[in-house]
Amino acid sequence: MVTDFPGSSPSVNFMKAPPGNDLKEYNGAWHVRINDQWRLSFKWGENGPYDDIVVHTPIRKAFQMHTDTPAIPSSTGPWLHQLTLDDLATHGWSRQNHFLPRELTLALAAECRVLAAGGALGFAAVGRGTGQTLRPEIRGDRTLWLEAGQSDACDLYRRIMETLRLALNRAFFLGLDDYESHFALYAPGASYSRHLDRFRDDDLRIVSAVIYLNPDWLPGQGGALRLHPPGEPARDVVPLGSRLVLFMSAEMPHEVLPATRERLSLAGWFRRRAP
Ligand SMILES: O=C(O)CCC(=O)C(=O)O
Ligand SMILES: [Fe+2]
Repeated sequence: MVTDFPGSSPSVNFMKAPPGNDLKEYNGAWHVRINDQWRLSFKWGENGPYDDIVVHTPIRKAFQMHTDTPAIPSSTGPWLHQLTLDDLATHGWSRQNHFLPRELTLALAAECRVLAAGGALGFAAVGRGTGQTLRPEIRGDRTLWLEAGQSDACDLYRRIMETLRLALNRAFFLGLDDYESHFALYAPGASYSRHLDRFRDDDLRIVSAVIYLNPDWLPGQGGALRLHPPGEPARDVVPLGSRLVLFMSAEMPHEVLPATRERLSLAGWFRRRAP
């Protein structure tokens, strides 16, 4: 596993491996080799890469994880606690801290930031089909759907979510058939108004899963996920890095409150098979 992430700030060190990345620091910026033709140049601060980021595609190589064979999580390991499943069954939602290893959270956050800086994330629309519109006052995040093979970090995340899918099916016979997910970046002040994750014309989404990629979030910085469990008081969940929140997509109204700083997450949905 990666061990070179001292302290609470993300470190650029994970990009040292594999050696082909050829990570170098000069002229006040970091540089990695992407292939024979292109390099990626960026600055690195407390929260990861920033500023003057020149992204030449493909950027996949920059995000290869620091392991030859990323750990394959065991569904009986620390990845999912029985308590998390019990809470989901009893309350319709659950929260688990440290769901992702810290180094994976940092790698995913760095990837999300670089992709955003390169313009790969787009404003998310509200509505369905031809009725889709951009309404930043309702939904202000920028997103990018994940694809298989995008990076080692994303692939490991997808494998972890696959173990979660199997665990949910084993526990609740939900018939969950696949998982779709996207990076989401909320700029300071951006929010997502109260909504359900299930659409009137598409009831395939069964369980929503959000994982936060903000290693050092403080409650005073806002950005909570506010859940509105029916018949109960609202519950705020701070978007702290590596934390998993699960809830039943059709039954849990929720909203994202504005934050004073950038807020990163991976939002996803376990879906049943289309009839
Ligand atoms: O980021 C969150 O906390 C929730 C995001 C959300 O509700 C969504 O993308 O549908
Ligand atoms: Fe949602």
